[in-house]
Amino acid sequence: MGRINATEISWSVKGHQLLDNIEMAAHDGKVVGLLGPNGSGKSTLLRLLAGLRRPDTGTVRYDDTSLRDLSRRVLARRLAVVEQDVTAHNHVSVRQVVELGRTPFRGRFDALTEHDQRIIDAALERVGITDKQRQSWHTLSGGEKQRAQLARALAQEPREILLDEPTNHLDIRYQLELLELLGSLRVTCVVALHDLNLAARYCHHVVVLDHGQVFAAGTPAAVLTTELIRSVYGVEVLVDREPTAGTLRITYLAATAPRTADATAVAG
Ligand SMILES: Nc1ncnc2c1ncn2[C@@H]1O[C@H](COP(=O)(O)OP(=O)(O)OP(=O)(O)O)[C@@H](O)[C@H]1O
Repeated sequence: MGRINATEISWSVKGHQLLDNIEMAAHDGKVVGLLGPNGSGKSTLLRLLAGLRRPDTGTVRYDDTSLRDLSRRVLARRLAVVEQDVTAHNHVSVRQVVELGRTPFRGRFDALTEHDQRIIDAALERVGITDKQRQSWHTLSGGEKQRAQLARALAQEPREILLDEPTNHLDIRYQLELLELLGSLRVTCVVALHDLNLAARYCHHVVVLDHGQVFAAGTPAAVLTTELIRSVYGVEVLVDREPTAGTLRITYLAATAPRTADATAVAG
């Protein structure tokens, strides 16, 4: 179970500051939810955490090592990334996509070992697509592709996983299963989510971004208040507890005001 630490992260493009002095941490196999309206900077922050962009200022650390000192291959042996846009894989089977998860552990021309195959079998099984593994990637539904991407991530046997809206194509059952799975993995997860009820129920900790800044961070119960949701999302809500399980419940009542975030959005 790894530890991700981001300190004083700022990033701008074409003179527009998209992330401003971000501080966040994820550790001990906990699920950290990255929340915030469209354009608030969630995907941008995930890309910086993944080392796909270099921050202008600040440092991302995995355990005690700065991302700058980790080669791509060494990072790929511990960090899995599940991106929002499902990657196009042409002329390959679902299993071959999941096999990609073993790439960081293999020499360029090495065949998959029995150990690799067992890990791939387990990953396919875990996301419920074993029966689809021989199918061509492009024939999968959106949700099946998303689950296959998660299987690829699991095949990496990561210590940390970054996921960008992993539930957006999933039906309700798979949304719940995916978040339950993340919580059970003993892998530190940072997951960008739009559904505040899923965040309330499954995240140990949430970080709310607004206009590229951390607006609030803490437990879902401490952060997801009517006041915060009104000021960040411009939505009037009722927050209470579901009577049987006692989980935090957010009922959306009405949009109150147009979001001002759009005014700061940067084209292109
Ligand atoms: N390379 C770039 N050039 C210009 N603007 C960018 C670039 N990357 C991101 N942006 C802008 O930065 C802002 C944050 O984008 P980002 O995708 O991180 O938001 P998000 O919180 O993930 O949004 P969503 O919920 O819609 O997925 C947006 O306004 C976006 O248009």
